[in-house]
Amino acid sequence: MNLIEYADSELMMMDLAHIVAGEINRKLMHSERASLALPGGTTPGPVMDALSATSLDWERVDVMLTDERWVPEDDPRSNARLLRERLLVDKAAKANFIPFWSDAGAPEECVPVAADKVRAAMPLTLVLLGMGEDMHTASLFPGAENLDTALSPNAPPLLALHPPGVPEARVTLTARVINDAMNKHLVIIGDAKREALEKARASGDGHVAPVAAVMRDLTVHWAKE
Ligand SMILES: O=C(O)[C@H](O)[C@@H](O)[C@H](O)[C@H](O)COP(=O)(O)O
Repeated sequence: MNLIEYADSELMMMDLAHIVAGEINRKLMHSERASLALPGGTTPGPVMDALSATSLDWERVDVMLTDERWVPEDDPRSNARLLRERLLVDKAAKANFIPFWSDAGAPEECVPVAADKVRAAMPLTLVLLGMGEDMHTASLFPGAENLDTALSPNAPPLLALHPPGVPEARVTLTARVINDAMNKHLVIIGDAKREALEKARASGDGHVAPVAAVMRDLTVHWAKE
């Protein structure tokens, strides 16, 4: 794991967003057919804003989420909504979005169709991850009923989970897909997440600290606040 600290008072969140967007842009531009996975939540918005304005041949870029909340795309909690509002605009509007959510049924019924599209996009060119203070990443949550499957080396590309204490069902890239990516980055903000990251690194056990399962060759971007 490579840790980059943006703790300097001059390097604020926007600088981190532009630096990470620049790194993503550099990795995507050198791939004939590129594929990118971005997280949901509150952290990646500024990175998406910066990335949406970068000049890339976006038509040859497959874009997906690292995980989705199983809610309609007009729901404020939808990660697809976040992506459509913050990334798939401006120059990046031409990207090929691979949605996970579908109104065709339960997540378990819909996952196989999206999983085939993820499989076709592998190995992903770059995965950008977020992390919770409970050391979850994507929707690989501690205590989730089929976390073992999601962490196993022969996991399917995509899996539905019902994590305890999470308001909706989730669909997530599995650890195998994330670790198969050519580039892995994590963006976290604040001291509490920095402590959680160090706790995960010390643990090394993905079943207790799921982010530990994807730490090999991971570049972490940490801003103090
Ligand atoms: O759907 C999600 O919520 C994300 O994909 C999830 O893995 C997120 O990255 C972390 O929960 C951190 O979220 P924040 O950036 O909001 O702290």
